Amino acid sequence: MAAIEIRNAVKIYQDQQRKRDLLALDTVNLTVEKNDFLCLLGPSGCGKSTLLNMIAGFESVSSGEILVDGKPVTGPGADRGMVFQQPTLMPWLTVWENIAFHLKLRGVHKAARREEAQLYIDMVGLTGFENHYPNELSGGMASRVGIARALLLNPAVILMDEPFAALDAQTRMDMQEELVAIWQKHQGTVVFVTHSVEEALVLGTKIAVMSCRPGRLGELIPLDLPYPRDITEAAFNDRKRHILARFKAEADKARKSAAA
Ligand SMILES: Nc1ncnc2c1ncn2[C@@H]1O[C@H](COP(=O)(O)OP(=O)(O)OP(=O)(O)O)[C@@H](O)[C@H]1O
Repeated sequence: MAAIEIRNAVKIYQDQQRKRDLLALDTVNLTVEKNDFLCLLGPSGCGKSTLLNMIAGFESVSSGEILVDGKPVTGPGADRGMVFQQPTLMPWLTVWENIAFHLKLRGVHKAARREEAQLYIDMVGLTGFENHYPNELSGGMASRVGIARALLLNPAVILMDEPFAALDAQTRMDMQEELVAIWQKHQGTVVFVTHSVEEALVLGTKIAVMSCRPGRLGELIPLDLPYPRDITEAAFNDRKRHILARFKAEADKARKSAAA
């Protein structure tokens, strides 16, 4: 059974300001297989976050349906973990307490929470920072806390909305490499939103290129390059040329429709 199935999903927002409906996603069909690392790539405003939020259950579909592990999505659930661009950590809690916060909500005792958190702290490379507070962390470290917090719930599906967009170039590359290593170790299905062609190529087993608004899904491109990916390799650059051409066509359309 597929991890995620999106069938004829349409999203219409009510644009309160302009008193009209806005068709954000138009008849999206997509199957994400178990253990896929799918990158959703598309120009700004094409509906990537909307699609991710619908899978997460934060947004409803206007029509169509989304199934996760064969069950229709009716709201958020522990089978789906979300990682945002800003990890929104609780400033009064330490790294380990932030990571294990959901366990506290479930009534798990402190010693057990601490032990469980350590597994994920080690996995994301935060060993030694367990008792730091969020204001003592760099952007990359805060991002790791967000990832560890999502992994701790052991969700079947991890949804990531541009989690590295605010990081500097070197930290971003380090985080990409670590994320692939974590995913390979941890297993599970990842849907990762980005508007960086290179990021999608470094990370994904598949790339879905979205068209400009109303968002539609174009080609689903499988990537069979071995990890860790070498961005200077000829095969990498062949794929990059192909995806850039598709992406640029969509971004040009998006700019024209925004200017119209
Ligand atoms: N709550 C909302 N109400 C009304 N319109 C919305 C709402 N959320 C998003 N939109 C509109 O839906 C479209 C898709 O937005 P979305 O944020 O999903 O795009 P995106 O591809 O993730 O963009 P970006 O890459 O810039 O984050 C945009 O035109 C946006 O203005």
